[in-house]
Amino acid sequence: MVELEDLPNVGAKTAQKLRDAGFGDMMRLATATAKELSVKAEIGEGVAEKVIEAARRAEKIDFETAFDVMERRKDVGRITTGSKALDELIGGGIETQAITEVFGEFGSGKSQLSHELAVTVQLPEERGGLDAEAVFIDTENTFRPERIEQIANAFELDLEEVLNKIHIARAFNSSHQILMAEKVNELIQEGKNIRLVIVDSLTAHFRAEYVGREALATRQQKLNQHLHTLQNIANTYNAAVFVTNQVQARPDAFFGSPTKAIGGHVLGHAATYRIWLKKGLAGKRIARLVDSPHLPEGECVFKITTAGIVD
Ligand SMILES: Nc1ncnc2c1ncn2[C@@H]1O[C@H](COP(=O)(O)OP(=O)(O)OP(=O)(O)O)[C@@H](O)[C@H]1O
Repeated sequence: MVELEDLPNVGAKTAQKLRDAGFGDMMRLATATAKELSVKAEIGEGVAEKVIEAARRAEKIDFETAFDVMERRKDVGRITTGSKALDELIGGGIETQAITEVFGEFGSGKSQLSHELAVTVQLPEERGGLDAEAVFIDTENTFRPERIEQIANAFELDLEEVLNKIHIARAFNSSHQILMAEKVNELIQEGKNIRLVIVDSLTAHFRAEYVGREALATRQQKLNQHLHTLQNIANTYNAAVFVTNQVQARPDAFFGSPTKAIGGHVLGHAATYRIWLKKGLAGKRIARLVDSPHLPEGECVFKITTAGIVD
C-alpha cells in the first residue's frame, strides 16, 4: 500500500498536516481539489496540485471501461428500510456508493426512516444490513434514542450495542453541518466501520440561514459543496448516504413536478435516488420513486409503527 510519505513533495511534516486535515486516505486525497486541500491542510496550492496528482497516479484514477464500472457495481451494498414494498421500489434497499434523498412535508416519516436505517445497517447481510455502523448528523434535534430502542427490540438486537454503533453529530448551523460531514472521514480512518451517513435534515439550516433571492446563489454553492463531501464519502468507502429534505405540501401536485424541494436543482442532480413521501390515511405513508438512473418510477405503501417501518 502506498503511504502519504511515499508521494513526491510529501515529507513527514506535510504528511502530518494532511492527516490532521482528514486526508490520510489516498483515495480521499486523490479526489480532493487543490483549493480545498490548500485551505484545509494549510499548504500552498501548487504543492496541493502536485500531491493530488501523485495520489491520483497511486490510486490509478483514469478512464475506466464499462466492464470496470460493472465490476465496481458488484460491490454495491443495500440496506433494508424495514418495508419489503419500499425496498423493492428502490431496487432492494438503500444503495451504497449513492446519495438517497427522501423528501416530503412534516410528519411524512423522513426522520422515522432515518432512525430505522441507523438500526438496519447494523443487521447481518442475510437480514438486509451491512453488519456496519452509522453516522447520524442531526440538525433539528430530532434524534431519539428511545425510538432506536423500540426498533432495536423489534429486530431483537442488543440495545447497548446498537446505540454504540450510531455516531451522532448534532449540527448547530450549516457550517457546523458541513464540518461534521467532513469529519466522517476521520471516524472511518480511526477504524470505525461506517457504511451509512444520515443527514436529517440536509436543508433546514441552509434554508434558515440563506434567506431571500440574493442569498440563493451562496446557499446553493454551499449545499453543493456539502453534497460533494457526502458523495465523496459514498464513493471512497462504499457507503450509503441518506438525506432528508422538508418540502411544503402541494396537494395538487402529487403527479406534477415535485421538484419544488428546497435544495432545488443542486440537490435534484446530486441525489442518485429521490423518494417522495406523502401521508396517507390511518398512519399509512405513500412513497414515490421520482428519480433513479435505472429503475422505473413507481409507488408503494408502508406504515410507521412502534416497531418501526413495516409493510
Ligand atoms: N413510536 C411510534 N409509533 C408509531 N408511529 C410513530 C412513532 N413515532 C413517530 N411516529 C409517526 O411518525 C410521524 C413523524 O414522522 P417523522 O418524524 O419521520 O416526520 P418527518 O417527515 O421527519 O417530519 P419533520 O419534517 O417535521 O421532521 C408521526 O406523525 C407519527 O405518525
